[in-house]
Amino acid sequence: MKRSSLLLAGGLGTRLNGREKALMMYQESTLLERSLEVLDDVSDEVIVSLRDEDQLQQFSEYLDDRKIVTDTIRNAGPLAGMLAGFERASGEYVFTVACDMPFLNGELIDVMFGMIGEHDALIPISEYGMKEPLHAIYRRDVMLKAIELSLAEGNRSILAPVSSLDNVLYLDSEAIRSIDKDLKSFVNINTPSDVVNMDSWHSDDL
Ligand SMILES: Nc1nc2c(ncn2[C@@H]2O[C@H](COP(=O)(O)OP(=O)(O)OP(=O)(O)O)[C@@H](O)[C@H]2O)c(=O)[nH]1
Repeated sequence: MKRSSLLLAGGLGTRLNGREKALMMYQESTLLERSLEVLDDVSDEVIVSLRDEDQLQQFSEYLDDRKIVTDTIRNAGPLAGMLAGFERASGEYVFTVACDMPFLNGELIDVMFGMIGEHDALIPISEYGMKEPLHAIYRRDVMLKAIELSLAEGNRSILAPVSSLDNVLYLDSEAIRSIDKDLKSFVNINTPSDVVNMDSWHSDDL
């Protein structure tokens, strides 16, 4: 099975005053570089989703000749990035992840690819029973149709297409802890205080 990964990086970062989250630094690398390093290791194909040509210009020095998609529907959130990315992806399954997760764990993603089987999606559950649809694997063709339908109905929530899938496997947090004991994979950076907290983590903790 060919493994595709899609890194969603087209958000506006409004809670961080428009800061480009993918270009934030952690330990001398951008979050973009950190994520791509992990994804390159566990995937046959990596696609980066950006919102538009202006953002592409801004990111060009980090992207070399990578596969890039830009949104065909503007300002519609992560589902727009998934739409463009899933149209481009050539794998049957696509690991889809936000660019604001600094502590991705390649072993966990590898295990997830190994578990997907014939399911339509594999979605981890983190603390407090929270679903993690932006750190999940989707069957490309089925999810693409579900995204198109949700967007056509004007529903931009990522959980809208997920709820229409028949055959979703959820990965519970206790199973995940055997690989990622503190569930750091799901830490994501949305606000100025998240940035401060990120800087206070040491690599030994990871
Ligand atoms: N391609 C694309 N990606 C998006 C879009 N909106 C959000 N994303 C990505 O989806 C992931 C989750 O985004 P959010 O945290 O919900 O939104 P954000 O724009 O990054 O931040 P806020 O504006 O503060 O909500 C991030 O990796 C974003 O880069 C979009 O319109 N297009």
